[in-house]
Amino acid sequence: MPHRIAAIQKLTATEPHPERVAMFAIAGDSASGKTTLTKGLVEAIGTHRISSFCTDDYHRYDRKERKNLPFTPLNPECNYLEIMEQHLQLLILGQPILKPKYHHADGTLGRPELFIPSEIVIVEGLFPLWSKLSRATFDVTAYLDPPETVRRAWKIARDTTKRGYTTEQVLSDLEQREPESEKYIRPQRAHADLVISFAPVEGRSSLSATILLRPTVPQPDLHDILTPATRDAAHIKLIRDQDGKPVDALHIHGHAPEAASRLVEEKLWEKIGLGGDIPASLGRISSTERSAPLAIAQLIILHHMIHC
Ligand SMILES: Nc1ncnc2c1ncn2[C@@H]1O[C@H](COP(=O)(O)OP(=O)(O)OP(=O)(O)O)[C@@H](O)[C@H]1O
Ligand SMILES: O=C(CO)[C@H](O)[C@H](O)COP(=O)(O)O
Repeated sequence: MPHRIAAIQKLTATEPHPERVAMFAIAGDSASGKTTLTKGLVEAIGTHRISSFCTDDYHRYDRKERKNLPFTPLNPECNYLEIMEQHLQLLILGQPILKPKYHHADGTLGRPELFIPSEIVIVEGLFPLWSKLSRATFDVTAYLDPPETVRRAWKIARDTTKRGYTTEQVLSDLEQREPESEKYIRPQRAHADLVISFAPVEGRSSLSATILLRPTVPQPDLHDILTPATRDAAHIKLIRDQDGKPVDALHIHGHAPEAASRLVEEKLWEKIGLGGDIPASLGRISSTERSAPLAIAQLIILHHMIHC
């Protein structure tokens, strides 16, 4: 047996292509904004450099089958997480995977899809930071953490227009999911290098963003960006994290004058060093809505992706 393993290792020892895959996780509960954030990044840099997929593809059961089961998609038992872990290990080595496929539009499982990693891979979904093994495959990790009121509103609007649910069904689903969200999804927050929360500040309807820049990875140096000229758009302060440890919190105002937010975006884009203009996809929520705090959060992530 050992000689067979050695023979296989010799036969499969090819140079990985691309040479090094930078792996990023974007975790969070349903409708916390993971796909919106990821889509803007992929479009900004292009699929030749960034590829992404969603861990919802590892659902074990389709929507119809789930109706008769005692758990929700937020339960590990409802997902092939061991296969997800195997795939993450292959991707980090630059190897292709044949990934399952889940269709949100109608809740069905589709044909498997070939996924060939590009130089940067984003894995977004409910479970990327689920286990020690899955976490070990990522260079940088983020957790999206909007307040429940915001997430519920986003989920109702999205699921009733794009996933075929009624408002009553979404509300009942949210209630059923709560214990599993607490047990399996929210603990992943503790394992993220960046914790991003889009939320309104008191008395304002626009959404601001707060990004915890945890010292678990080198964070971008922002001292030349957060100057008096950008004070109305963003500032940083030291706060206490959930575990009581001090952490830098970057606050990006949703109600800032456009010129000040734009300056932060331009300075970050320059620091990233890709040249050209800031891609129009950054900050895009829909074909008619743009959010400067979202664009700035995406630029912070992009800085990690290009410089990790
Ligand atoms: N930063 C944002 N600002 C305003 N609205 C947002 C933002 N991010 C997402 N949304 C809204 O929330 C909805 C849900 O977001 P999205 O589909 O990205 O969540 P998700 O975390 O990928 O969800 P799921 O895990 O259920 O697929 C979107 O349709 C969009 O309208
Ligand atoms: O928690 C979710 C993450 O997107 C979804 O609700 C889950 O993937 C099941 O999908 P759907 O009911 O939309 O088909």
